[in-house]
Amino acid sequence: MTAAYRTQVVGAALLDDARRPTAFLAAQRTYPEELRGLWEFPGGKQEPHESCEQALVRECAEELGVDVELLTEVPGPHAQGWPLKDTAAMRVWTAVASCGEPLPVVGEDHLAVRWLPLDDPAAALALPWIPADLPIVHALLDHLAR
Ligand SMILES: Nc1nc2c([nH]c(=O)n2[C@H]2C[C@H](O)[C@@H](COP(=O)(O)OP(=O)(O)OP(=O)(O)O)O2)c(=O)[nH]1
Repeated sequence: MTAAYRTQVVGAALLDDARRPTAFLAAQRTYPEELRGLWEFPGGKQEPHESCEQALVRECAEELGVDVELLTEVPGPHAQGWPLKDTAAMRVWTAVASCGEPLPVVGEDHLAVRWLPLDDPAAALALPWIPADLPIVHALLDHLAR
């Protein structure tokens, strides 16, 4: 089957706790220039040899230095997830650090990471997100409120 979106991106909504989450992690991009300073879900592009889930675990280890366990997908409107642009879509999973408290490190991909409290959706939504991510943040907050 041919994919509708040529580039499959995967993103993680890293939670502070699996059973009683109080916050999720957002990351501020360093590159490319047009996205610098905007906030996103840590993640990246799926490589040909891996599943989306494998790609996301790899990206979290590379970008944040955190081994993650994926929890549930935040389903988007398309089988490939959430459209980002004509050629790319992103699947998003909630996740937690595999061993205890996640202490993400800020690597080359990010200027900063920030825990966003789930009980203050307005503050989370007020960050300058990559515009395509805003519906995903809304859906995540709904997903976790259930
Ligand atoms: N990781 C991530 N990428 C996003 C989000 N929203 C969004 O539009 N994107 C876009 C930005 C990029 O064009 C693309 C993902 O590329 P990336 O640069 O994060 O992927 P990568 O780490 O595999 O990149 P690279 O090796 O090619 O530099 O998806 C998001 O929330 N997280």
